[in-house]
Amino acid sequence: PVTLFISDLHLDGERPDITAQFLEFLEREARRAQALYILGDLFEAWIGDDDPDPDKRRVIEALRSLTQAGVPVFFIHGNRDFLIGRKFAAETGVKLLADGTMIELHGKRVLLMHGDTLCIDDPDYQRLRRIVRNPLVQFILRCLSLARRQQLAARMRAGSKKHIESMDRTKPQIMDVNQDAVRRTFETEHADVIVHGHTHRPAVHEVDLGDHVAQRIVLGDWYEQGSVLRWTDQGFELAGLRR
Ligand SMILES: O=C(CCCCNC(=O)Nc1ccc(S(=O)(=O)N2CCN(c3cc(Cl)cc(C(F)(F)F)c3)CC2)cc1)NO
Ligand SMILES: [Mn+2]
Repeated sequence: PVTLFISDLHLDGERPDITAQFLEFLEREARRAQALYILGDLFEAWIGDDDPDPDKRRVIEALRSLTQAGVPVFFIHGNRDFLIGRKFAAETGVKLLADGTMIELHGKRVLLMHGDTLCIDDPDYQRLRRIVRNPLVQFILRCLSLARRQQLAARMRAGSKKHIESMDRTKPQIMDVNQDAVRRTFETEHADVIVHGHTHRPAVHEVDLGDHVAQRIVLGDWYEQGSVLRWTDQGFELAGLRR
């Protein structure tokens, strides 16, 4: 039996081929899995569970069909789809997990995160995150009309594009995790493995903690092709999915 992990699909109406690839993944490989974990940024944008966007509706239908077929699906919020809420969970049967959820997998303590909280070298982003994760701010936003939220989303997406483009190209590491934050997380959580996405730099990193070596697995984005972490009792593999 295999447990599957994906993240950073950034599903968007502008890239229908990736949505098609994801729907096929749900129909085929995911149907045979023991569980599917989606570690954030499933969608490029999410302005409320009441969004009638037909692409989002199709994805919701496909997720519900998978959970109804008996495959448990878990979701951790990303920095894009952090407004996914109870209605989405009810409509899809997907279970929402907190960022930093520990699971036991084949005898290992595996910590699941989106990964943006490890990027502490980007103060602007951490400030934005504190604001939009504030329940009061989210409540106020939810009171706005859908049209108003769509307007805000367009502005925020433009803003974050500028933010990323303004990133000094000579300091790409700012868009990556901070190694001290990674070590501190391993130690405080006593994790054997951390699995996260967000940085779009798929890899398996050995992290030397002094008395033992831990592993940090970074999931790949789905911009060019799908990417999935497959974990069985024989071990794990991080693989690309052919188009
Ligand atoms: O990698 C890095 C940095 C990575 C880039 C970080 N940027 C990034 O994620 N941007 C971003 C994320 C989501 C969207 S959105 O379209 O889905 N949508 C916009 C409006 N949203 C909102 C919610 C709330 Cl509660 C409150 C407001 C308010 F009031 F502020 F307007 C707006 C809901 C979400 C648009 C852009 N660092 O390391
Ligand atoms: Mn992300």
